[in-house]
Amino acid sequence: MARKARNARRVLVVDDEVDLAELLELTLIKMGLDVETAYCVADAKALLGRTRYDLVLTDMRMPDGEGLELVEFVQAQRLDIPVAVITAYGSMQNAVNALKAGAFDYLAKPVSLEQLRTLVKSALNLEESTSGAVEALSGEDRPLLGNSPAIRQVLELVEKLARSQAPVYVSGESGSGKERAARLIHLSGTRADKPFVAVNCGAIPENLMESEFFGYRKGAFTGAEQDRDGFFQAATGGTLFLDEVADLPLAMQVKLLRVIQERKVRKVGSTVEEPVDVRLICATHQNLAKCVDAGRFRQDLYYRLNVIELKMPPLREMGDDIVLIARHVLARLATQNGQEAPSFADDALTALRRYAFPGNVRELENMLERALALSDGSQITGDDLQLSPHGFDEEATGGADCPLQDYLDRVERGAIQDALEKTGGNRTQAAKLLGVTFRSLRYRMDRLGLAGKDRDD
Ligand SMILES: Nc1ncnc2c1ncn2[C@@H]1O[C@H](COP(=O)(O)OP(=O)(O)OP(=O)(O)O)[C@@H](O)[C@H]1O
Repeated sequence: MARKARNARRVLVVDDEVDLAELLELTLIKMGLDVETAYCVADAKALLGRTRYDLVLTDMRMPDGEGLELVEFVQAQRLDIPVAVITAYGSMQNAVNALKAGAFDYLAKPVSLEQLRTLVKSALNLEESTSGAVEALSGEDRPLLGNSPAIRQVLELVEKLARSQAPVYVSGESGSGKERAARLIHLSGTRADKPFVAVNCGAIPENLMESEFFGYRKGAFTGAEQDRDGFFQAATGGTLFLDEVADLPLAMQVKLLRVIQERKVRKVGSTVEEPVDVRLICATHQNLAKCVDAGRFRQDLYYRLNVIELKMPPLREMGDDIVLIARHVLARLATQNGQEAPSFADDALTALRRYAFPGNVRELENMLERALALSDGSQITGDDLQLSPHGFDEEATGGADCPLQDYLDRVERGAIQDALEKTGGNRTQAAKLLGVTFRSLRYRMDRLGLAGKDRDD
């Protein structure tokens, strides 16, 4: 076909407004791309069924339906083509809906040709940069360790998120790997070779916030001796990670909302706005929806930032990953100290599995650093871990955050893991040890997310 001969990438433009369709076509052709145009949803679907495209660019409102239908069609048919939608000015609702449905990105009317070119380049870059990227970042290099169903689910969503430009809200307890997840989305996507800028919103004094975020012009205030870029400029082309976003003061929330809507920032002391091309990922260990209810976080901003939520599981729900991560961290710490990694004594492994880890992986890391210092160098014992009794008792049994079922699950999980450890992973023998039938053990393992450990039964 013509596309193969010329080796050009092929874009499908879907728009019933002939003038806009032409403008898009011309811009794309100038970029060296092959372009086909459909003027309604039905024609677009027919073309998608016949030809392989590298990108679909669709208007939202068409005579016979919505551009959103095409986003859904491409998803349902698993066509694996990025779809970008063009929304009416001020219609953020449509943009958010499209992103939630799996659109790659959106452009607001009037379409800025500069933004169009950035979007197209980024979408066409997608194939090379993301296929299997999360898997490729394996072993030591993968920022999120673990094989449990909980972490597998996270990795699957990360892979999907890496293929879109949608804002992501990463939720989860303190120390559960929210920043690591944000980095992984960045590293697996089209922006990987551009900066990842992480900002702790709670650590910036309120009076400096605007200039830190947006930069300033020389003379904007006393001490502003030269122009300076802010976080948004520093993250150009890349990702801006706003950690502890719930700590942003309300006045700053309004400014951030404007930047998201307009995709432009203005430096303090400047009269001109500059376009920004930054993907936003934010996180907080607080419950952001509750902050909205309490009037501390603007609902409209929450809605823009929380287009897609990635929930990080607490370590206590990651089953055998606790031991896997512990071994990995211990090996790293030992290498840093220039020593051989000690092993874990049985009582240490049992304790690690039963502990609730309110501080998640960060707590595990701190605990192991201390244990390494206390240990005899060859083995880490349960005593070396110095686990707080609160991690087993009060937190495990009491309080609305940890209901009885969680506690019972943890005890059950610990007992099963111990039995499997003792029997070298043999489920038939482990069931005998536990005094339950094989079927009952299998059911319990499935329920607790411990499946996939069968070795020899
Ligand atoms: N799945 C994981 N595999 C390996 N290391 C992890 C994992 N999850 C978290 N960590 C480690 O735990 C520590 C805390 O991770 P991170 O800073 O991403 O957590 P966070 O949820 O952003 O914390 P906070 O809420 O305090 O900002 C880091 O040192 C990170 O290396």
